[in-house]
Amino acid sequence: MKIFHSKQIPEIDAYTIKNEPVASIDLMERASLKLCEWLIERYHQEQSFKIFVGPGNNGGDGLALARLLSEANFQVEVYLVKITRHLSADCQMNLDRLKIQNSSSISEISSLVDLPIFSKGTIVIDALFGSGLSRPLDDLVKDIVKTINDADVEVISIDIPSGLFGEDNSSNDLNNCVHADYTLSFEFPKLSFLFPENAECVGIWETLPIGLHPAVIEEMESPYQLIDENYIRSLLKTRLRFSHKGTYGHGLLISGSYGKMGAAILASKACLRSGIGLLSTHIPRLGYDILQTAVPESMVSIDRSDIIFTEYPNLENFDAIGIGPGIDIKCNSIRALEELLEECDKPLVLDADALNIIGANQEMKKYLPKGTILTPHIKEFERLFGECKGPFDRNEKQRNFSKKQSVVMVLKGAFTAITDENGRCYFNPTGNPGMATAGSGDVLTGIILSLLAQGYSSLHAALVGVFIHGLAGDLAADEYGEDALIASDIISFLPQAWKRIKS
Ligand SMILES: NC(=O)C1=CN([C@@H]2O[C@H](COP(=O)(O)OP(=O)(O)OC[C@H]3O[C@@H](n4cnc5c(N)ncnc54)[C@H](O)[C@@H]3O)[C@@H](O)[C@H]2O)[C@@H](O)CC1
Ligand SMILES: [K+]
Repeated sequence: MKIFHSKQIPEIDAYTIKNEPVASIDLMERASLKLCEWLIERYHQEQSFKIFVGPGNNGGDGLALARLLSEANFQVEVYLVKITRHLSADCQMNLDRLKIQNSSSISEISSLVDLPIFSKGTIVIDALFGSGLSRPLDDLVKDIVKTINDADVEVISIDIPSGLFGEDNSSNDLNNCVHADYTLSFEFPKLSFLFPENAECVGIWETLPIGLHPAVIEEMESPYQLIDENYIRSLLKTRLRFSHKGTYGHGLLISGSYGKMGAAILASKACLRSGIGLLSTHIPRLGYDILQTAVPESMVSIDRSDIIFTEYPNLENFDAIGIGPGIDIKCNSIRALEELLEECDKPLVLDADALNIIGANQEMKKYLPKGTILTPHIKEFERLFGECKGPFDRNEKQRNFSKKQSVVMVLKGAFTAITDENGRCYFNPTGNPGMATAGSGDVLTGIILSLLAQGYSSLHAALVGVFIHGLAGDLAADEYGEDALIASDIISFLPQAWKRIKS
């Protein structure tokens, strides 16, 4: 699903209005019907709603919703926030329609004393501002928002929490934005919903289809998209009847050090559980017995050092290389990584300490071979690129670096962001907070290495790897819950995840 900039939304609306064709007021009615259906499905009729309405079309949605909920016999109170005398045409029309219906109370709020008492159990619908917000909220609205946020009520935002911008919120104070429990967005999520920093405002978000014209959605360009299961399925290779282990590649995983052999085990197992033909795991000498016992399917390549990574085997024998989980950041490892980056012409995935080494030795960035996959979490990302002004700035830096260096970057977290050499950004929907646990990233590196060795392009290996990793984590969380989830559980559920996505 493409994610559009707030500035593109009016163009998509206008195209739909002209070419479907549908009157703008009827498009608003359609959107409000979807909202109403969503609410009716979840709430009993004794539920009362307080709807806060602003001057634009977001307010218009709120007013149309008030009428529809009243028709469905819900108790509705509308609070029209008077910041301007002028309402948008569709907002005004819905205000008139609501007055004619005459079944819900309509109050005007021109100062805080006009605000109602919020009794427990009330549901607040936030229809103050939507995607047309062009500057941070003025004082009166800010105070109203603060009162709503402080009240012990459930808050549902229409389209976007009021005060939040769809993209960049770096100059916005999130305390002045509505903190919604649910955000119901029309057709597409906003980019800002996918950034962890905004989660306290957005709450749980859902998209409601409102029938925007498919031709304009298809044609309009956007660098952002949210991937889904069908898209991932379309990228998968099939295993051939007459294939042998050589068909699926030989991977080299450089991983582990004294006290961190678990990383090598997790990454190796995940790699083998994701379809690779052959795997060699390069480890320091002390890890030999550990790895041979824990992962008998992997061959072992032994470093001259007992405890760290200082050298690597002949790269010609391998189809893809993964490096980083648990290698530590000692001086000899830095040198060995430097050499490897300069020499390597094989598909490569870099994680964890390999990224930390580059973060501490910035000149190494320029040696990254084209097509390399880097998989930082936010902290590792900041070690690579310095502090960011906020998540939008971070995403811009990620896209720009991918483009400039022709690399694929995987910024891990909720809605992991994957950027490619064209500056496109793909957000992944699978995964859960249970996966924020030691070793989870090592598992991802193993999966991605496996896909690279099987001949997937860097972008596809990253997309499929991230999706399947999250899916296995979701299946594991269904079985064990999020709190008890450990990285080995993600590996245990890889078979189910692969079966599901290949079916
Ligand atoms: N395709 C869609 O997504 C549809 C969107 N609709 C609704 O339309 C909304 C967008 O409507 P609008 O463009 O009218 O935008 P808003 O309802 O967000 O209102 C913007 C209005 O407020 C003014 N304004 C902006 N920032 C302000 C601030 N900080 N303080 C005071 N005034 C401010 C603007 O000049 C504009 O007049 C969406 O969020 C959605 O709720 C629906 O009605 C139907 C279809
Ligand atoms: K809103």
